[in-house]
Amino acid sequence: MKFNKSIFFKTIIALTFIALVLPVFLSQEVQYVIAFMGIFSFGILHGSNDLFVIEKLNDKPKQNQFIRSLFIYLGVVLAFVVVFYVIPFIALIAFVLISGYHFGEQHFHHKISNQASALASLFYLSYGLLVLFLILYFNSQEVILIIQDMTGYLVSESLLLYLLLSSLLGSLIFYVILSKKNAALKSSALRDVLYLILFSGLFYVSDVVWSFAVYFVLWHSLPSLKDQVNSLYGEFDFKNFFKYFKKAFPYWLASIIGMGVVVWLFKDSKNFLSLVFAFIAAITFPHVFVMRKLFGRD
Ligand SMILES: CC1=C(/C=C/C(C)=C/C=C/C(C)=C/C=C/C=C(C)/C=C/C=C(C)/C=C/C2=C(C)CCCC2(C)C)C(C)(C)CCC1
Repeated sequence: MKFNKSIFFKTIIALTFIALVLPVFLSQEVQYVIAFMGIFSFGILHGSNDLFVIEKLNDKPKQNQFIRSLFIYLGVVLAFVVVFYVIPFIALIAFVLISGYHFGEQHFHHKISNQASALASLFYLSYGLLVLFLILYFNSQEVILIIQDMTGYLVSESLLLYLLLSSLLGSLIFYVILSKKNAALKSSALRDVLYLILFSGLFYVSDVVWSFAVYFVLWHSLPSLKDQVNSLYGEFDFKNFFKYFKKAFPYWLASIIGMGVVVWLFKDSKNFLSLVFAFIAAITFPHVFVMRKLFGRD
């Protein structure tokens, strides 16, 4: 079965509305189970085929290219783990910045013609940070505790608010400049404002885990999976998704086992949520570079 682009996004919007009202009916435990199932399945899966994406992007693959990419990928993950261990606050800032860029790029890459321009990068960064700081600010009490557990630093609610307002301002400025040359961006203005209102409502009524999971799975991972399947196999349908899943499965499983080991090793000294975010942070870095290469090519 083929997925038409508009049905795909209509389904995501409908699921977001359902996610907005579900917290009223579900206990926090049930919400956690659904949220982590989403993060550990589609969320982790959307990065699990990175090595094949790199392979596909290389015009002239060198000998042993796959093994080289595997070692570089693992090296970046391990380097981030070391940085996180030694200077956790700096590592967290880097993680938030790179995540902001990555979320913004996923949301807008198909509406901007010059992917390599600095303005496009600044716009992706400020829009992604805007969404992230909406999550962080509307759930500030939980977020402050998680950041303290991860880094030892106590950030204030007013800092989260300043960062939210700065990213809003940045998004507006870069949006106005870029929309002059990108008609698709200009014509989606109203839709994008409505999405932001929908996200704000969702993040306001939900806790941090539900807010993050709904955005990360529905608005980031599923569209990214669709883009990757399109780029690897030419079309996004069940058959090609299954091919993607089969190739990605060993890496997905390795990450789930890796996360299990991290949680088990540090279970007595760290909170579960901090460990999950720290693990996601480590695998985020190489993934963001692979996706940047993919979108640059599209
Ligand atoms: C291939 C490969 C592999 C795999 C990989 C993977 C699986 C990947 C994935 C990837 C991914 C899966 C990515 C993701 C991304 C994500 C993101 C980007 C996120 C972000 C987030 C944030 C930023 C957060 C924030 C916060 C909150 C929300 C609350 C609290 C506080 C904080 C701040 C933490 C391995 C390693 C096995 C091996 C080698 C090869």
